[in-house]
Amino acid sequence: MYCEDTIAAISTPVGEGAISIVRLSGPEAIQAADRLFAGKRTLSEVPSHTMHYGRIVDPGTGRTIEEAMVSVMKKPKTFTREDVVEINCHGGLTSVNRVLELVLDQNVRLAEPGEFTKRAFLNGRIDLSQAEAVMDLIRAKTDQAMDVAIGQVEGTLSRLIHQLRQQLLDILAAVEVNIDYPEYDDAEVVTGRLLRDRSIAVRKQVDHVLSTARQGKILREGLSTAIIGRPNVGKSSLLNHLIHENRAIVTDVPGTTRDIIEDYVNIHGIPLKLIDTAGIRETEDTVEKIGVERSRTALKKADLVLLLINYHEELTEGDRQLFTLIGETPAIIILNKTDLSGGVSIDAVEKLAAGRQIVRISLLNEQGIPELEESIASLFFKNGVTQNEEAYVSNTRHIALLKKARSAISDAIEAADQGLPVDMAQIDIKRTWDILGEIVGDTVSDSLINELFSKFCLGK
Ligand SMILES: Nc1nc2c(c(=O)[nH]1)N(C=O)[C@@H](CNc1ccc(C(=O)N[C@@H](CCC(=O)O)C(=O)O)cc1)CN2
Ligand SMILES: Nc1nc2c(ncn2[C@@H]2O[C@H](COP(=O)(O)OP(=O)(O)OP(=O)(O)O)[C@@H](O)[C@H]2O)c(=O)[nH]1
Ligand SMILES: [Mg+2]
Repeated sequence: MYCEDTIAAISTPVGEGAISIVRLSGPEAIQAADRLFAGKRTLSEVPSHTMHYGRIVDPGTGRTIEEAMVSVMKKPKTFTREDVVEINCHGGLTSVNRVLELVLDQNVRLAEPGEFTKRAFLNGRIDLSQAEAVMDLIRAKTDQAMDVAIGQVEGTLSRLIHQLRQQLLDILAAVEVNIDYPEYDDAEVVTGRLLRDRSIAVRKQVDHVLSTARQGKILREGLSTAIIGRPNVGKSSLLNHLIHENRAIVTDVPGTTRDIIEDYVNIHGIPLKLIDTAGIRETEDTVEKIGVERSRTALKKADLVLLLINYHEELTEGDRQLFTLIGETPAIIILNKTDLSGGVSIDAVEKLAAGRQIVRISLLNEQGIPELEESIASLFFKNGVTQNEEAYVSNTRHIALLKKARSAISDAIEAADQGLPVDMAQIDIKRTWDILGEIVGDTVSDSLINELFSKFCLGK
């Protein structure tokens, strides 16, 4: 076992609730709890993984301070792989804090943020990527993000990384054998080719998992979605409809929205960060001008653009400019106000849309909104997210390391291509192995480990 101290923390959210849990972990967890526990049996004698009713008594004064249910879990089959005790108290801040204070008087110290999970990692129950996924699980905003995180807690990404590292070791071993026992005169050439082919196979798998990164990032952070369009086309009305709330001010005065308004909404499991912007036009109004500038900035940062066009009016020069402005960003063209007579040239819009989806809606009559939501979802997840057991990568640290590994293995491939001595490529392959090891925490520094875990919640 790696850790000596016994630690404790409140593992439930701070605030009022039905039950709050003080969790202890470490060699003295059971004895410490026993000193405070008054029940039918002493905790050190109960079977592991059982729960017991009793009172929590201040050993100093003999006064009962809580009525509790206490779980006893003996190592190694526990969350931390150490002895774990969980004291289930009545909800509310005072009681659980008093219990924690008493626990901390029993030669137990307060856990650092993430320290329970860190111990699970240090004691080998989970690897680093799984520990990070525990954190993602807590922060997941949608069902899909949750599924990805659960998959990683269960080790889908870890398994892939371990397989890739094994393949790299196999390459190194094969190369060694060929070098030590050259059966042919052209051993060097044969070895170079083997190394190259197998490295390419590894790179292909790295590329594949990296290709899931975009979806992963969207699931984690939400899709930054800018609603843009000329003044008065109905941008704020659209925001309000999508979030089912009258958040943004809607009037018939063009130039109503001056500042950026943001809100989160969940569309078919995809978290969108909707950004309502000021209608983009040339203006002399100082405030509106700033708003328009902000719209342009939001547009640049957007993952998705919802471009609104007024169905009732002819296309203006302003509309045309917006199509140029969105550039390569994924976009959906929305014709709004279809309750009014058609004034826009559909042909012209189709030409400008250049293959992008065009959706007709009337926010006044509440028509076309489900179809719009469908388009948004299909644009990003054509086949759904969680249909398979595939490894997804969504963590920025993991993505950066995978890119670094890709570049290292590419160096090996290039060296082989150029016919350089095999030991050059061997170094690159070893380096790739190291980099991938950082993802699962095999080849990672203590300071990085401390930094990663310190970002966790207290009590996790
Ligand atoms: N009360 C309580 N609920 C909780 C947690 C907890 O710590 N306490 N968890 C905290 O996040 C989550 C559950 N996660 C856990 C993960 C592994 C083990 C565990 O004991 N694993 C052992 C043995 C498993 C077994 O019996 O088969 C192991 O992997 O060796 C426990 C909880 C969510 N719910
Ligand atoms: N007839 C009709 N009117 C609509 C529709 N959608 C919005 N409007 C009206 O159009 C006007 C402008 O709507 P807003 O949502 O404020 O437009 P905006 O694009 O946010 O405008 P700015 O903030 O000024 O850029 C309001 O009077 C809305 O009621 C629609 O589908 N049909
Ligand atoms: Mg507006």
